[in-house]
Amino acid sequence: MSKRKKIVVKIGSSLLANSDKLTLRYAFMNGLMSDLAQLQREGYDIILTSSGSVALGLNMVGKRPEDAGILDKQAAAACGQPLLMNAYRQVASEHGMGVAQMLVTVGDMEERRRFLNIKNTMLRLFENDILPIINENDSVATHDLRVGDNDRLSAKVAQMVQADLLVILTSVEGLYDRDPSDPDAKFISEIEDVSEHLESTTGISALGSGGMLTKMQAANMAQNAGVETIIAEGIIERPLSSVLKNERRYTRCLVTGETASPLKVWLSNRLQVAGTLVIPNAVAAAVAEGRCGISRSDIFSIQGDFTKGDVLHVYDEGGTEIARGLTNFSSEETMLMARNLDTPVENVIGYKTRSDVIAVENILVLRENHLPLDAPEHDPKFVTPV
Ligand SMILES: Nc1ncnc2c1ncn2[C@@H]1O[C@H](COP(=O)(O)OP(=O)(O)O)[C@@H](O)[C@H]1O
Ligand SMILES: N[C@@H](CCC(=O)OP(=O)(O)O)C(=O)O
Repeated sequence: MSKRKKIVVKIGSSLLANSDKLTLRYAFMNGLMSDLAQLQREGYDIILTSSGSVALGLNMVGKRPEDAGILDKQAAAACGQPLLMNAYRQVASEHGMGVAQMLVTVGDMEERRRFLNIKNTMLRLFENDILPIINENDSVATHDLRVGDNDRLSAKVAQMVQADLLVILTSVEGLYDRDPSDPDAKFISEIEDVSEHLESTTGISALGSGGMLTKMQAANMAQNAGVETIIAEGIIERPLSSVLKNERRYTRCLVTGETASPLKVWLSNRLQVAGTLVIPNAVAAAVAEGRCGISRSDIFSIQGDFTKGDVLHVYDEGGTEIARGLTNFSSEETMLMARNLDTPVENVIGYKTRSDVIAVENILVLRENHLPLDAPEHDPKFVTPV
């Protein structure tokens, strides 16, 4: 793999579109492309995760940001994405740089083969000094299958290419201890544990979708992948190199702890839940220490329709997510096996196989600094098996 430094840069909607007219902020795009082209010449491989398709497409569907519903936004994204890419292509070519578009959904990032394919495409683009510009494919992604914000999407991209740095450029200088519209808000220049800052991150700009909350979640995902995150203001002159050269203030989210293997990082940063298992606290403690996998007799309840090879989220009885792992069985098979503990597995499911539902080597124990998903809701289809 190339020794060039890899940087993933995320650009928020408010940097690319005027909030009143919903038209392109050409000066920002020009400053950005000039800076990236120079950094590319200096030896950086850069990936851009760019928002802006919805904001730039709203005029075409006759809507304002505050009254657009999800279908309006999906239609606006379909209109705005070609406008956005056309602008990037023209401006980048003025600075001698080629660009490529990659539109992805959460399913693309979380299905292992598609994930690896996206990564290989990006690495091939780097070989030709082409700037990959990524956005979520908003007009095809359904509510359940959306990342929903480009902050977390950019963290997934950073994890995918094992980036050296993730830089999130936005409308404020970085994280404050409360909404920066409060005159007493204090700037925070360095963070280790993002969970300490979740309470202070409500409020979004007129065009933004996730606010600081999804930036904190993204920083946490990047931390788990061993990637440092910088949150900085998207200024017009040298928006990225001024950060890399430490010329202005920003918020730095440090990497703490050891980085897991790429497969385990991929497991830890999933947003899509195929299914969940709830296990007794005693077993959960053993799983958390890496002492065992999960067998059919360990299951309190099963939720979701999953198939062999899907990633399951494992909760203890108190609703704390303790681990994730690849299941050896479908939800129907797991249910049958758990309901018929006295019958050999092969007689229950009709073929001979190992009986671990999740093998110990396919389990990722979630570290304390991981931001968990919410506890699963009760699913009437799959209840306690015994
Ligand atoms: N604690 C905080 N620190 C910094 N910004 C905050 C905080 N809480 C809320 N915000 C708001 O988050 C906004 C940035 O998020 P967002 O609007 O989603 O931007 P983007 O479009 O760049 O993703 C800022 O406009 C800011 O007002
Ligand atoms: N995919 C959407 C962007 C969603 C999003 O994360 O927006 P933002 O919070 O402005 O970065 C778009 O292109 O408009």
